[in-house]
Amino acid sequence: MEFATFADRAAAIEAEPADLAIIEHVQDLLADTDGDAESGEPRTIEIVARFVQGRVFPAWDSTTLDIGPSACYEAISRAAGRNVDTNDVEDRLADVGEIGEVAASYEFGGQQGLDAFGAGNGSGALTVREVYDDLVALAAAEGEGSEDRKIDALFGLFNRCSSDEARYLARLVLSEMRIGVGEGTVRDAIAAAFDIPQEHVERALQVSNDYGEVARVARDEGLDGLDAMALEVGRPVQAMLAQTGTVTDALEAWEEAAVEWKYDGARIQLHYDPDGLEEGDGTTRVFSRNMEDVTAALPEVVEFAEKTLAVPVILDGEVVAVDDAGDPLPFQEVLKRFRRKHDVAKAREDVAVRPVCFDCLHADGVDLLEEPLTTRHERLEVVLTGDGRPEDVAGLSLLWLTDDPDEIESIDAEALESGHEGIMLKNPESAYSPGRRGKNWRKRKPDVETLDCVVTGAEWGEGRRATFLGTFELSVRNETTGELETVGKVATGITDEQLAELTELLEPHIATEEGQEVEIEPAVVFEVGYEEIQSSPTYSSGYALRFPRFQAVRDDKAIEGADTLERVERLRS
Ligand SMILES: Nc1ncnc2c1ncn2[C@@H]1O[C@H](COP(=O)(O)OP(=O)(O)OP(=O)(O)O)[C@@H](O)[C@H]1O
Repeated sequence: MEFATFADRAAAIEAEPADLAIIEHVQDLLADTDGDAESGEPRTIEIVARFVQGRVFPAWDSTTLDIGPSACYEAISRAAGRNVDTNDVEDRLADVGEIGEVAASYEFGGQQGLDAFGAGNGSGALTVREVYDDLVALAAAEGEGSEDRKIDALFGLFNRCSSDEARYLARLVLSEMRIGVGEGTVRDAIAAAFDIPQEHVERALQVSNDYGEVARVARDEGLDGLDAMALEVGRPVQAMLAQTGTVTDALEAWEEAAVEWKYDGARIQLHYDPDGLEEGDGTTRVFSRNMEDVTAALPEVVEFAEKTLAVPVILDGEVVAVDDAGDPLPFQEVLKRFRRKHDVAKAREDVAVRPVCFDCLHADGVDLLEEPLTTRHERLEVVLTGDGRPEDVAGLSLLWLTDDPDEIESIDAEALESGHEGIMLKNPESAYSPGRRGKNWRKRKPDVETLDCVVTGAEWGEGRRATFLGTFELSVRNETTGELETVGKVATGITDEQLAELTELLEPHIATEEGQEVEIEPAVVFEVGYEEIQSSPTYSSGYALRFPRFQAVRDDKAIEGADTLERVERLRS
């Protein structure tokens, strides 16, 4: 296919406001590569399916052209002739605001001095394949003088472009295609062009992460070919994402919830094959949530994989920074390690990381995306532990199945106490949906409101906390009666250090003691967050705070400044 044809089609798509008509245009574009006489890899349809989305490489491939705007402006100015310099390109860009328009405003062609490396050597009409091949070569240029060679190659391409071709070449190079074609458009166009039910195209896209390959397989091998596409160990899959949600909603939606700790680190996808991966050397690749290859930055994850795993797998998880005792450090610490390219060994001495895996997408030749979460988690346990007990295994995120809000509350409290971010709630029956932010994974909604409550009671702790007060009873003011009414108890969100301080603060106000329980004279106000307010016969206010968390002591507030029952009622509605 000539690049001019592609540019014409792109212009028609850009001029089209209606989504359905855009899909039809893309459908025709893909169908018109049918019977393409050109040979070579990748096939033209693959290149076209990517170019139309403004991509040169498939989504799973972290290769980039590594061409900045100024290099592109220089290539354009050189191809535009002796009287044009980059200032002129930048001035026009400031006027029109879009590089495609600027590139299309010049006359190209006939410039001399083309380098041996670049499209300048071609003759006749520029083809889609030539553009692709040159961009691939350009992406591979590295080392001394590579920037100049990239500019030369790009100059060679622009020099062969008509105005319309230049418009889309410039946008392609700077990843600014913006003709209204999104991933859904290409998915629907593939389905329509080759008469394949959309969900089969969708599945093939999920496993391959490659619109080009899916378009080619749909055209050349049809439905059976698409259905046979599978995950490839070494090629990243898009990560499944979470929505915010409450425990109450989760338990209403599902019979039981799968509860996991929410680790405060960076998402990783771990690919491992003991016999070596096809792409590149070695057994292990680690990808970020954006499918960047971060293997070199995280040697601990590679060591973990090589020590623990025995069969080919794709695992989903989080990498967490840890201190010498293995306890989690804040998220900022992991960032010091995550994309680091230099001095990794030194950085590792400063901040250690460890992986925690919570999902298994593929194990030993079997794709698990469509299996329920509980099955995937069982496979995860087996690949990580062999026959060991899950509790003993480093790198495995535990999963609790429960329909009991109190149990969830104690898992949440334990997660926070262990230094993690909180909990994730997942639908135990749900499949793994790459790239989706659906309701099947929910992160507990952050507290939106806080209440200032009077502390009216407490319990002495147990074990190493026996000398501290914990589990504080909270009350609000009933303005009509002048009484304090209980609304809940808070034991979560308090560090050991704070427990000591709170004990010191409250001990002088202890009115009565019975066993571990103490009654406290109203004197201290706590600010607490909560997930929601429910009606409850347990407390005298008639309401209970669900998942209360300690935020702070409001030592600036007297009892009269604490919140009222009326406010609780208002917040509930
Ligand atoms: N057990 C777990 N299951 C799933 N994700 C977890 C788990 N523990 C930690 N995470 C992390 O939590 C993230 C989802 O939470 P959150 O939505 O807050 O992430 P984010 O990247 O900050 O924001 P967003 O996904 O909304 O852009 C996951 O992408 C993952 O990195």
